[in-house]
Amino acid sequence: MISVGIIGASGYTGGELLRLLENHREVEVVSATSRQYSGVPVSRVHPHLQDTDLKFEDVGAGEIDADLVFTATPHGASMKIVPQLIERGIRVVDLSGDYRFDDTETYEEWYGIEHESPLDAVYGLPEIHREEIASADLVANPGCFPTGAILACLPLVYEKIADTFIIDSKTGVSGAGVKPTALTHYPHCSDNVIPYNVTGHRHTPEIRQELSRLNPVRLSFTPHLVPVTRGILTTAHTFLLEDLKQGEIADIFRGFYDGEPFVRVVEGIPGLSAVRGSNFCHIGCFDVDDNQRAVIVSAIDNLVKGASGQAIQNMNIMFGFREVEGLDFPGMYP
Ligand SMILES: NC(=O)C1=CN([C@@H]2O[C@H](COP(=O)(O)OP(=O)(O)OC[C@H]3O[C@@H](n4cnc5c(N)ncnc54)[C@H](OP(=O)(O)O)[C@@H]3O)[C@@H](O)[C@H]2O)C=CC1
Ligand SMILES: CC(=O)N[C@@H](CCC(=O)OP(=O)(O)O)C(=O)O
Repeated sequence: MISVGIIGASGYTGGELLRLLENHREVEVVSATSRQYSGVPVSRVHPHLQDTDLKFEDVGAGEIDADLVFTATPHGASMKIVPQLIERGIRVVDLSGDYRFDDTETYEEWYGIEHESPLDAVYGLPEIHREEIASADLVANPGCFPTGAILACLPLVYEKIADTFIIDSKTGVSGAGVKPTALTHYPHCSDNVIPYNVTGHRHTPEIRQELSRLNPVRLSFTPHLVPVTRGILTTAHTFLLEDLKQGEIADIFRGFYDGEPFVRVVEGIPGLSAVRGSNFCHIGCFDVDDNQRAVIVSAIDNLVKGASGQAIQNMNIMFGFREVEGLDFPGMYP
């Protein structure tokens, strides 16, 4: 049994960590922080969590005693919190973008802020970095779009069958966090599909970094906001470097992800509702046209495999628990 703290527990990914950890047999949540709800019962802010006695507390990184802390805080905030935890010997899974990049320059260029505390971290996509995650003190949990996009393209890159991708993703509104904005205001985003940051989204270099670990990859990434609460559906297009049929591509994906506990190669086209609430990534389609354009589709829940579920998967790997502990249940279709 380990003790766990959650900094930023009043937000959406913090709430999802609390929900998922209720069924984790190796973890006790000892601290859930919030500055605005200090002293308020967790169940008041997260109404689905009625069986916890936890109250939010406004404590900083210097006061939390735990074996591991999840920092479910915005980018820019995590870099002020994580170093103190690491100095105190507490292992950390950070859900923000602050520690995802190999080099500080790329972070500063795409996030537009100075990084005041770079640290060594392991990029927390278990399908690529499982061994390094196991011994890491700081795991940088991947972004939600990068999780779906990287998993949709990775087998083709590793098998040297493709090196250029056009990636088009549709995201649910919970990806924007608990605070409403003009983009996420109901009259604006309901009955609507809204492309945003069409060539400049900060997840572009993150996807490129991880897909280019073996061979350099060129890509374009465009997110769209759609009126659903949870989920990211990614459609990745590529012109294959080899003449392959749909069934052959599907076999490559099945072989590549064989044994992966949370990736499923599915018949037909994946849908958001099949993964909702779960840590699964469904991948499918694999259609190829006369020009050797292949289309791969992936579906994840942005708050689970795209954030808190993957963070728990990483914690399980770090502490030698069963990788699926607390996460081995299917989605909520329909
Ligand atoms: N939503 C998603 O689908 C995904 C989110 N992420 C990333 O995970 C992180 C959390 O996201 P999400 O839960 O959506 O965000 P939210 O905005 O919903 O929640 C973040 C919480 O962090 C707390 N917080 C904000 N600033 C600070 C600070 N300076 N110090 C301490 N606590 C702070 C706030 O609580 P309070 O004000 O009460 O203290 C807030 O409720 C972000 O970095 C986000 O980019 C990653 C993948 C997917
Ligand atoms: C709908 C919506 O706004 N989505 C967010 C997803 C960001 C996210 O959650 O990822 P990071 O941890 O990298 O910030 C966005 O596009 O910025």
